[in-house]
Amino acid sequence: MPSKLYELLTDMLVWLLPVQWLRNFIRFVLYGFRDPSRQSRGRMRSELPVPVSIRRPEPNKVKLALDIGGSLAKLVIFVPNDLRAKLFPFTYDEDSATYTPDFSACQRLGMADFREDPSIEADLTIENSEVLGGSLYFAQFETKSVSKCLLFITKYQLHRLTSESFVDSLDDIADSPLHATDLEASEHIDTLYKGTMGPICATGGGAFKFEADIMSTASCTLARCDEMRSLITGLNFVLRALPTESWIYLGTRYDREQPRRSMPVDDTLFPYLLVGIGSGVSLIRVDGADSYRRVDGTSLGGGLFVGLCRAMTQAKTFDEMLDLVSRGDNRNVDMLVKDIYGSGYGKIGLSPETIAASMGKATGDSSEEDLAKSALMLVCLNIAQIAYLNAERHGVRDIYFGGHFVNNNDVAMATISAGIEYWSTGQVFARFLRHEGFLGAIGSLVVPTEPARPRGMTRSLSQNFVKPFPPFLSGIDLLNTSADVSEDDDDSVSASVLGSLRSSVAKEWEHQEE
Ligand SMILES: Nc1ncnc2c1ncn2[C@@H]1O[C@H](COP(=O)(O)OP(=O)(O)O)[C@@H](O)[C@H]1O
Ligand SMILES: CC(C)(COP(=O)(O)O)[C@@H](O)C(=O)NCCC(=O)O
Repeated sequence: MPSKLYELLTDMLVWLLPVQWLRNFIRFVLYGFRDPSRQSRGRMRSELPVPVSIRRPEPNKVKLALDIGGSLAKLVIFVPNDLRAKLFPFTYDEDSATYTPDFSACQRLGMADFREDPSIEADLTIENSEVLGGSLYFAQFETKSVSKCLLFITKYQLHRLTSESFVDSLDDIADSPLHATDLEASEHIDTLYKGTMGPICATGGGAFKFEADIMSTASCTLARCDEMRSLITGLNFVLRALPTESWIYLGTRYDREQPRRSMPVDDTLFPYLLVGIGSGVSLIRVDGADSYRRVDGTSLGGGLFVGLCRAMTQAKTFDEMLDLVSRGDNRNVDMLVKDIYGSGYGKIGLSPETIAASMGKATGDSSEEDLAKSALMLVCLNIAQIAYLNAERHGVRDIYFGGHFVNNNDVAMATISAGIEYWSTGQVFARFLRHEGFLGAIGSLVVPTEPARPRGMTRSLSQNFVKPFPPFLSGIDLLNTSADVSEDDDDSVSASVLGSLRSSVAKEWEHQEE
């Protein structure tokens, strides 16, 4: 090597090494081993694993969890493995190698097998899992008829199964005489189920709004859990406990039949962004099992799609709306770049087919199918764009999309995937989840419970004003909101200093999650 070049290189090393060390030292002081810049780029198995403990539901107890949101009430039932055989007795026929439910035993227990109920999402069921130490069953109901959900609980005596004395009395029940009618059986069971019913875990707005209804119908108490905390706990739980929970869409076409690729999660799970698409949308940056922050939100979510469809089409149910979507072509109602330019606008990277203005060509004669498809796509593309911008802003590369809006909604998943791929120029994949609509309910089941608070506001303002808007935008009178805060809350709200409200809320939120 020529000596001049050698000298130059050694000079550079002498200057660069201390800089590099200093930078590493500062990073270490700031982040320890969890330097986000290392974790968010190029995940390799060789990187330091971030330990996440899987909190299992308590053994030997049936547990119920409710997540009641703006549109849907989600119910999750956990049955521990050792109780399952007692609860769902069967006889095994060796010749045919089949299990037949033991109906007389069921009748003695005064219950039917809830797993057969049409409200149970059979394809999501997890039976006899060793990792979970039990089985998980999932059911959903519309929030506007939340009474159906409560009826389901009482019809199958699920609330009783949470009773602490239940396990002890199970054998007595199985030995007791067969009753002629369900009523007789039920009355007999009444005498056996002593003790207090275990609390039902509850999250979502409905855990506040319907608290009294739930408690009086199921004669139980509620163990309420914050919605954001439940979501994150649920997602961390399913990602760690169920290896095939997460997957990505391959390809970017908006066809129904899309290939999927399962994405097992490795130890470098964090940081990631969860985009929960329910009635509205929450974006939460997650840095660890109990470390997260809601960084953004938008009211343009699943509720908007349903509302637009109700207003523009005859469809009544969500399935009918998706059926319209599957037959629609948004290009008939969306104004495309080529409709404006006659071709693409290559200079700024817009292809002829790019949507220039959603519904920009819609008229009174547009078909319901085309309008529904356009409505779905505009909601999805807007969410994908906000998600990408937040991922960029927070230096996060993994984005999970949850919420019931994407459940079995192929066009939504394909559109979100395409949007993320488009804005990230192929650098980021949208990740989807098998139990996407039940994250909150699962989370409230496994999170350590906190006592129920009086109805109204929670202790922390941040749970209610996580992203304050100027009053004229949100329609909220900030001056009056302090009146809603329960008395033990020391937060004070000053409408005149919106900026300080914003930062104090952000600080409190971060503090609370520590
Ligand atoms: N059967 C259904 N009925 C109503 N909305 C549904 C249904 N299935 C999916 N959705 C969509 O899911 C959204 C609700 O998602 P979810 O995660 O349950 O939110 P929330 O907690 O606000 O109820 C609805 O706004 C709608 O777009
Ligand atoms: C208020 C909510 C957290 C309630 O959750 P949901 O029932 O929609 O699942 C959600 O609707 C939301 O985050 N809305 C967006 C509010 C915003 O603009 O940030």
